Amino acid sequence: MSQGTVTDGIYARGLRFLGARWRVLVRLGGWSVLETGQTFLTGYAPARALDEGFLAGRPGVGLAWLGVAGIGVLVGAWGTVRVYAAVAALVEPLRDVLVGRVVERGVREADAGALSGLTQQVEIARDTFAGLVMVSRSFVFTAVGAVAGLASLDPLLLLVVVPPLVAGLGLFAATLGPLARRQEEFLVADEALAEGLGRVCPGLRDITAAGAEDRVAADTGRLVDTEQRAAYSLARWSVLRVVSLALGGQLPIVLLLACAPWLLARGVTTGALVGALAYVTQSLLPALRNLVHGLGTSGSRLVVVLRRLVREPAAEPGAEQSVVRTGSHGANPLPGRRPVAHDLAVAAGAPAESDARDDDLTEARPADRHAEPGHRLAPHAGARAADHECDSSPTEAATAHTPAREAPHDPGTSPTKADTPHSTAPHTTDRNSTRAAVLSLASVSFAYGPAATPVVDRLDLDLPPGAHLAVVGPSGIGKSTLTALIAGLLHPTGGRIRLCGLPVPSPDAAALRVLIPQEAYVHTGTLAENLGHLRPDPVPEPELLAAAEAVGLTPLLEALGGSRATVDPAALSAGERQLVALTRAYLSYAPLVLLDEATCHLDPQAEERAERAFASRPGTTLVVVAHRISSARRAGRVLLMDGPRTAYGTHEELVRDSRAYRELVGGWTAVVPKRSEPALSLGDPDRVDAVAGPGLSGDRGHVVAHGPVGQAQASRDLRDGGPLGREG
Ligand SMILES: Nc1ncnc2c1ncn2[C@@H]1O[C@H](COP(=O)(O)OP(=O)(O)OP(=O)(O)O)[C@@H](O)[C@H]1O
Repeated sequence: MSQGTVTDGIYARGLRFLGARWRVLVRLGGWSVLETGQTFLTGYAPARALDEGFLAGRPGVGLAWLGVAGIGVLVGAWGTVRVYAAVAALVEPLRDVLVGRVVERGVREADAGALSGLTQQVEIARDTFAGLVMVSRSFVFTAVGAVAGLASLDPLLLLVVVPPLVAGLGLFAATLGPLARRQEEFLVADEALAEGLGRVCPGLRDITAAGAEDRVAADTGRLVDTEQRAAYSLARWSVLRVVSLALGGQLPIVLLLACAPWLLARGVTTGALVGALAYVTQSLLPALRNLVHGLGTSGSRLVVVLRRLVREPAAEPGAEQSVVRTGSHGANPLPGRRPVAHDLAVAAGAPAESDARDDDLTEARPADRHAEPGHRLAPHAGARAADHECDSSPTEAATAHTPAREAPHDPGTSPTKADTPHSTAPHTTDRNSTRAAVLSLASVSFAYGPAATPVVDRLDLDLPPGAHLAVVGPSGIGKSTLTALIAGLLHPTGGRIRLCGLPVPSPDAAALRVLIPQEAYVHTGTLAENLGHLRPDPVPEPELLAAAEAVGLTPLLEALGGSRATVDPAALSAGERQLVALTRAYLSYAPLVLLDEATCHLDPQAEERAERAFASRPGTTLVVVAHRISSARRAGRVLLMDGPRTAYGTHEELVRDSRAYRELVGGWTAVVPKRSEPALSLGDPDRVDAVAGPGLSGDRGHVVAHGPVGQAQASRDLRDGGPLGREG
């Protein structure tokens, strides 16, 4: 059902509603006559007081007419009281009808959130309707009273007052439709922004933890821009409303004054002139002002609210795009909408907590919860198996993974793509792989602006389940950009990315990966809360301890006093924060783990331990932006990003075949005596680290560490210029 059809339906129902209450309307009209009867006296009594009283030398008569005007005010006040009662008799039934519909819908859909939100909308509709009745009724009766008064004083006065009044009303009527549309656009944009902020604010932790700030800021910025455009458009049309008010209410005053000599010359008395001015300034102008402001704003708001209240949920799915402000951020007044936490979790890369509540995951969750540490089911195992291609049952996951050291060539060893000086599109597919790729990039390009040089240019990449990829390259070449693309935080400008067969970016794909950026995020709270942040279910203590042990967090955990100890993020060193973030990612259910220099503050041993933990994590495909040669050597595959010299292969293959890679590892050609020597001649990691070049530096100042606390001390000492030596 289109929006226009719904609106037409509202008008038709509105007329039926009023038709059924014609007696109330007649009563309302009667009391309105009494209320606005004083309008007639507003001008007529002063005119007579002047002409027949004060100017005729009979002040008693003048005072008597003024007394009549005073009585008119009292009678009018009584009429106003009765008018309110009649308006209530009209408005309350509307409220009852709407409440009935809302309760019926709330019960039918068993949605308490929707019920409370819609009940609030009913109150808005009731108040707005009452205001509209008052304003429009008041204008009609005031205008009739004033025109009748002008005619009785002198018909010539009508010639001066009525034409601009009609012109102003005409202009106002012409702007009513467009204004209502703009008003509605503004309301919808305002509510969308409110809902967006309501969704973002409670999830700031998640957003920061997942490094999704830029994307969330961009999305929110779009909402702000939309509201700003709607506000400007509304403001432009509102100017016409002011013009119509000036035309219909203020121009008659000017004309009466300017035409005074002409009117007096044609027999209009001084009193009649004063009476005419009283009609315009005391009655017509205020009534017109109320009409213009009241009908222009409240009318469109009423239509918007009514449309939402009367629509059939299933009949108008498109209406779900229109959000309703409920006053409580996060409430979900519209049936059929996902709870707001869902989008947030997705934006943050968390395993979509609300998916579990919304979808069919409730069946799978107990299995997840009771899984043994080290044998965790991958996310959505079973429950979402049909949704994506990641077959991540524990058995498959275990066999899929091949730790790099034990089996340097992962399943599906790729052919080396050595330096490709004439191609910017290396094919990095594991052609020997017989299994479906977990991660697949097909001709992916990305540039930060329409005229900017692409940071990623037609890149192909297929990773089988359990693969461990190191991404290396000079600083600023695009490694973080690539991980952001894979994480779905950036949209490719060309090509396509799929994760477990799901398109990236997409909410479902976002639930299958976790990205740990360089700056690890730790929030105030217990260590357990920090570690379980990406888990939709409580993490059992044994699993938590096993994860801490695997990643290398145990010393910090013990130093803090266990998982229930409160963490002060500012008191942790950068390396300790990284260990917390890594353990958090380890505990998540994401089958794809992206570490973007997430271990840069760890010493080589701690880094190795953490990376091996992820490499051994069942069902895990690991992508590491490496900043040490040792990290690249551990990975089964290496992607060298270097613009036109981008290459892909094992570490050994790249060392053998890629000049750019050798340059990157720092003066490699000078170190390796013969090309035919096996790659193991690289020797121990420290030796290579010592000669590592930019982008693969193993020498970033974090050189002393025996666990996180020691590393923290070393980092501080280094910052303070302390005399720390290098230890193996
Ligand atoms: N938001 C952005 N807007 C415009 N350009 C950007 C933006 N982010 C990154 N860039 C540019 O894109 C290029 C790639 O940056 P990226 O951070 O991906 O490189 P990197 O290889 O991860 O670098 P590093 O190793 O120093 O972290 C750089 O030239 C950088 O200046």
